[in-house]
Amino acid sequence: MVRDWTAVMPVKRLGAAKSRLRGAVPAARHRDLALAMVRDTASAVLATPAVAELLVVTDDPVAGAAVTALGARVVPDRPGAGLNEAMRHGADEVAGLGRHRVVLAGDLPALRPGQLDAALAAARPGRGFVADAAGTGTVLLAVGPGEPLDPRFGLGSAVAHAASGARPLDGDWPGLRQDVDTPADLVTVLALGAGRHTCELLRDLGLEVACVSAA
Ligand SMILES: Nc1nc2c(ncn2[C@@H]2O[C@H](COP(=O)(O)OP(=O)(O)OP(=O)(O)O)[C@@H](O)[C@H]2O)c(=O)[nH]1
Ligand SMILES: C=C(OP(=O)(O)O)C(=O)O
Repeated sequence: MVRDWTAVMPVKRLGAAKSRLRGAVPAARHRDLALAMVRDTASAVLATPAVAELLVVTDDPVAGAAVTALGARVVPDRPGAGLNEAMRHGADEVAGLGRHRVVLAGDLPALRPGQLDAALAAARPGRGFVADAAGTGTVLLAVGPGEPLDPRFGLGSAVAHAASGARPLDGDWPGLRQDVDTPADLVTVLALGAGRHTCELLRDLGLEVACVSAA
């Protein structure tokens, strides 16, 4: 297996992150939950055989320190103009390496390395995306070396990415597709199984959840 992908993951400041998820856990643990999901997503990405490097775009010092400890590199959230700009910035930062690049959300606590590896294999050649479990959003956008990322994340992004010429990637990747935006998404993750950090936090709150290892 050749490690010829660079992954880019944007992470919002934890205090502002996951606003639609508020109420799923007690308010005092909301940040911890957002951070646990970031850690689990980063761990799974770093354990993916095809991934050579993970770049995290964030201004959050706690999230930055956590992913650095896992082996990721951190750059500031520039130009500070939202998700797509943060993704573009991260992708531009690593463009010179000449590798394939993938940007993905930091709220995928059920992500398994094998699923990401399979999606990356399906993504080449060219520009492709993986729709979220609902089919309307996007969890991942991948491009070949030198290709513009042209990210169109946001409401209805699956249609927007397809309309921009990106190829929808088909595959049975439930952990990859399951982003956690709402309390209902978190309930789905209880059944799918979460990575260690999210799992420990949810168990600490008395919830029954399967724990899956990142490897
Ligand atoms: N660096 C950076 N990351 C962002 C920004 N907006 C969203 N993200 C990240 O992008 C990924 C997907 O974003 P969303 O699902 O919309 O997350 P969110 O904005 O925290 O959630 P809501 O507040 O519920 O909209 C998550 O990893 C977020 O942390 C941003 O402006 N800058
Ligand atoms: C950013 C997206 O959506 P959400 O905020 O719902 O994860 C998206 O799916 O492009």
